[in-house]
Amino acid sequence: MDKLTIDHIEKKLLHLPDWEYGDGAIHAEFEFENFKDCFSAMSRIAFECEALNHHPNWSNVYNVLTISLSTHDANGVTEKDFKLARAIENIVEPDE
Ligand SMILES: C[C@H](O)[C@H](O)[C@H]1CNC2=NC(N)=NC(=O)C2=N1
Repeated sequence: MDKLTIDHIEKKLLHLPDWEYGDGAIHAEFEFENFKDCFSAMSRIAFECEALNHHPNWSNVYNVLTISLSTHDANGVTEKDFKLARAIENIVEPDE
């Protein structure tokens, strides 16, 4: 899949206000009530990653989940990252 240009990425990010571009990836940080809610969201995201065969770089500290998405094969950001970012938004912020 083709790597997107920075202009294209910034345009697509207008629809994903929790996300920003930097260092060849898109990044977001989500805060939950507690560890249980955070880890529950991570489990749901993990199933989505398997379904899409696309996987995040992420870390968790108690109730905070930090996610970076890039496509290793393309050495940058592709449509696959946006597809996963939208799926993550639907899990984490279902009403928005
Ligand atoms: C073999 C398999 O399709 C690849 O390794 C997939 C798996 N998950 C992946 N995830 C991400 N973020 N980037 C990839 O290039 C990628 N490649």
